[in-house]
Amino acid sequence: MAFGETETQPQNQTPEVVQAKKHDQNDVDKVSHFTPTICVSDSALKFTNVLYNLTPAELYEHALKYEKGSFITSTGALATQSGAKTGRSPRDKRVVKDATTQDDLWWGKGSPNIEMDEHTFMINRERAVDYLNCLDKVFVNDQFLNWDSENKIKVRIVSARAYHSLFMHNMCIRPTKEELENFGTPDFTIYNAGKFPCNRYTHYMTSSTSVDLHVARKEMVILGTMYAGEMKKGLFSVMHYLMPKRQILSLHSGCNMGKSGDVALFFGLSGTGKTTLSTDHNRYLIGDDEHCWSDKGVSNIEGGCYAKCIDLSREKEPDIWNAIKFGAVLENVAFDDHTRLVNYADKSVTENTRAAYPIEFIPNALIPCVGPHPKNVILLACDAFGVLPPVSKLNLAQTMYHFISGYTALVAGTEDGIKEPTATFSACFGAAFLMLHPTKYAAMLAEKMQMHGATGWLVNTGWSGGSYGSGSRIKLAYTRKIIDAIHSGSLLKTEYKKTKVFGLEIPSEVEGVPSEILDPVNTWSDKNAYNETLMKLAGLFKNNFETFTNYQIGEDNKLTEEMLAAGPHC
Ligand SMILES: Nc1ncnc2c1ncn2[C@@H]1O[C@H](COP(=O)(O)OP(=O)(O)O)[C@@H](O)[C@H]1O
Ligand SMILES: C=C(OP(=O)(O)O)C(=O)O
Ligand SMILES: [Ca+2]
Ligand SMILES: [Mn+2]
Repeated sequence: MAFGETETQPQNQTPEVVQAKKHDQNDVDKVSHFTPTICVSDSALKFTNVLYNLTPAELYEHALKYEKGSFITSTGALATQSGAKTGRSPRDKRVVKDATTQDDLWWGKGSPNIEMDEHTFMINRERAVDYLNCLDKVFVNDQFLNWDSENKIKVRIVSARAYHSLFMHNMCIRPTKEELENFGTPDFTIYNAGKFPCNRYTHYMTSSTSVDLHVARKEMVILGTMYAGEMKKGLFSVMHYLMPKRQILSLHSGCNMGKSGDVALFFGLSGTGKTTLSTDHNRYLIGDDEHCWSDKGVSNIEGGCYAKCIDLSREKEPDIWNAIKFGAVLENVAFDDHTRLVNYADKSVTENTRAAYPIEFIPNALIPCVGPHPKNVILLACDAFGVLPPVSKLNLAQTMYHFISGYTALVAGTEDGIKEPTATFSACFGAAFLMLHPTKYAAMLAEKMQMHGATGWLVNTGWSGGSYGSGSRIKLAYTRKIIDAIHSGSLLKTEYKKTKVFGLEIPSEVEGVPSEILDPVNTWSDKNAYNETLMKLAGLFKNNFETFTNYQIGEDNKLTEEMLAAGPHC
């Protein structure tokens, strides 16, 4: 049977999969296959060679043999190129608006869900499926999402490249042999046509890239991009729909647990430190990026981590460094032709170089990746304006205000000299992946934090001593000390003072961190510039929050009022 047949069979019926045979030198490409049957689209009649849940070793062989730009690095990782796209394409993401989604989903201003109709989805779907069926072989991964065994989601990923299959092997939860034999019908399927573009004459298409989600069909189609993160984050969007329906909160956060069972969540936009700070030698890693918070506690959605590797150093991030070994996928990095030593400082392909590795490559990963209810909720912002304190303690209303704001400010192009930092506000620290209105997730978070007595913190992993250009990024070692003091509870015991404008509670001391940096005003030589920058940022926060002032958070009007008052005053 070919892929993507629907009319003659129930949706998502499991194809007949013939398991891998014993190794035969002349038969490496034919380890498993689907049995062809009559179907509707004549192009789908073609017999396709399906490479089903191959192992890393087999995927390495396919990548090295057939995929240009694939190499083994000196530490054994598979270095590969994602092509023209080296990051996600949020403006090319579409969601089918139909009876299932029109009332439920977040549409309109600020929403990542750009609508598309069913017919257009089917055109793109057929385009992807036809392309995949025309290939000599396709890769199929059957895997799981969510370590919470009662809320596990079965996913199937159909892709054109060994790189994509290995990436998902690492990023999703890997089934055991028995689980695979009894896999049954997937709950969700991705058809990833990779480099094959959408047709620009198709309605709604604005470029050659299209990432299309159909909730009712439980399908996603990817055309015109080989950036692998698109699959990982596409499934995250799906979880942001499915989990809240079960009263489970989905979170764009890292998560780890101390030896005494204290769990911390790390929220933050890309590049703010979720992966770096959740990977902590003194604590158990639950996950670096996507979690669920249910009545039972937290669970990782994924089976692997996806670390940024720009300027990666063995000294500062030994666990991530050591995870980049045989089995890990290294995207878009540069390396020496002969020694195959990776140069992590090289940005020639992109600044967004990445490593994807199974979570058990981190020595203190907690398997299964589940933990009790969080004790600390840490909001990470990389403030390139340099005015937010390195750490502040938040009350519940402030936590909600900053969670909904989802602020960070990174510097756009670090190579071309000094540039203005640009503020980004992304609701729930991950608007790009939200399916429902941000206030739905915020209400769930407030309820859970209240019920379990979690403390909120705002940690600035960005600039100190001035904005980008005059100040410098807070040392990772200091941020780690701050995080240690949060985990240990010592930061609850120190004295606090309230800042002007943002009304943030800042501690007078943190062990291992110079006290003068705790109030950013001390670190700026030009106090007028500090005040101006502070007011400017406060204005940006107020402006952004206007969209949310008409919404209530949960049943409690009191919290909504407190939250509206919890922002900056200027
Ligand atoms: N003070 C700091 N705190 C956290 N990360 C820092 C700090 N200074 C520099 N960094 C760097 O910033 C990047 C954070 O990226 P990452 O942890 O991958 O973010 P995320 O997982 O949130 O996308 C890493 O490359 C890290 O080395
Ligand atoms: C993979 C991604 O996540 P992050 O940068 O948060 O690690 C992404 O946003 O594409
Ligand atoms: Ca990350
Ligand atoms: Mn992330």
